[in-house]
Amino acid sequence: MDRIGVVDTMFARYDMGAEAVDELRHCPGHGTRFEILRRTVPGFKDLGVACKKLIQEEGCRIVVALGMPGRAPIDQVCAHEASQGIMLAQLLTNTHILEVFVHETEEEDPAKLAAVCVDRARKHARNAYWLLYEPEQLTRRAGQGVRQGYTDAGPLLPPAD
Ligand SMILES: Cc1nc2c(=O)[nH]c(=O)nc-2n(C[C@H](O)[C@H](O)[C@H](O)CO)c1C
Repeated sequence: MDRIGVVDTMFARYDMGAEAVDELRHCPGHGTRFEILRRTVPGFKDLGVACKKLIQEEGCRIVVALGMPGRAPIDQVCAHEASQGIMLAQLLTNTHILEVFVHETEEEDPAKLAAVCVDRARKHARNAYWLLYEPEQLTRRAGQGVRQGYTDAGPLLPPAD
């Protein structure tokens, strides 16, 4: 059975890992075609190695990595470092790791930020499933201004008749 990884952090102020797991549970083939492995680490700079371990030691075919950069300038610097680590883990393992970061500075209202967390986590969990099993779902959306966390921006031009 294939394995899809979900890694999240204690630092985040919303349980994005649970949202990603629940979304994957509702994808066709959960429990028969694929199973979900979930890990939680202290913060987003620990995501890279956790994802690489899931891929190389547990055989995950794709991983969703969820984190939250805090408000302080140092948090934004660390977010860049964390992203570099995740990109390196992808290249070293030749395996997709979808980075799902929700920055605390994206919304002032906690309820609105929580909604961004849910939307972005679920949409990227679905993207991970599609990348593995239904890649045509992404191709058909190419250039359509698809967004996670907020409503789609849509294409620049209206569709040609
Ligand atoms: C400054 C800082 N900011 C964040 C953050 O905004 N979000 C986050 O998830 N983690 C942060 N951390 C902690 C690191 O990611 C990591 O957990 C520790 O350095 C231990 O490896 C640190 C150290």
